[in-house]
Amino acid sequence: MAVGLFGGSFNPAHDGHAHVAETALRRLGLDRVVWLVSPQNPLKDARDSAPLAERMASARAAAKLAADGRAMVISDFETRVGTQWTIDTLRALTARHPGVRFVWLMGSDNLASFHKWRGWTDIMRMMPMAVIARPGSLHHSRTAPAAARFASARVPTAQATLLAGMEAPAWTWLTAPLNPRSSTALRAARDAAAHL
Ligand SMILES: Nc1ncnc2c1ncn2[C@@H]1O[C@H](COP(=O)(O)OP(=O)(O)OP(=O)(O)O)[C@@H](O)[C@H]1O
Ligand SMILES: O=C(O)c1ccc[n+]([C@@H]2O[C@H](COP(=O)([O-])O)[C@@H](O)[C@H]2O)c1
Repeated sequence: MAVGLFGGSFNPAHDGHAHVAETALRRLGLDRVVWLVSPQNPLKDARDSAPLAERMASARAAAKLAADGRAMVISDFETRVGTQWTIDTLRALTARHPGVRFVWLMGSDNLASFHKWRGWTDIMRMMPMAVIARPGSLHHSRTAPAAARFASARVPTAQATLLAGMEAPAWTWLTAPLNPRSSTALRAARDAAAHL
């Protein structure tokens, strides 16, 4: 079984997330995409975060926007096992599910700052990764330290269906079509509406 791991704050979730999950499911030939709703992104300000239950509900609603909603699983795994750093989460998941072929999924904005994540080179060596293009971050992600450091492990997009079966490090780009949605913009619109 091949499973995409899609970590996020989902504060709130939106159709951009459904786009990422659906694109990865289809282009990588995955059986499931697990939306790992983060207790708290360690690099973000906790004061901006809605409660986990609210973000889980939001992720459930957004996952229904994906064409194959039945392949989407919304999970509070990190809260249940008490992990916050992705490296710890992936160690816990791979230890519990040795037979599953996992792929880490993220938008290209996160590739641009991936070298700031705890144990990022170990994450690259732990499981294959797919980066889904996001407007506003295309240049920065292509020139990112992580892209340069693992340039030789890059798999051509045309071979994306093979990625889940590959030994890490292995990563690929999933490009087009772009989805411009962001949680920051949705929170700003909601706050503006509240002050009308
Ligand atoms: N429109 C999008 N296109 C591609 N990737 C996206 C898009 N929106 C979110 N992502 C990716 O989804 C994952 C979870 O993102 P997150 O929940 O932080 O949403 P966000 O819109 O980036 O939130 P915020 O604006 O609060 O930072 C990240 O890997 C992010 O790169
Ligand atoms: O482990 C880290 O150092 C780390 C740093 C920043 C983000 N992450 C993870 O990246 C995923 C996307 O985060 P976000 O806030 O951009 O949705 C989510 O699973 C976070 O826990 C992880």
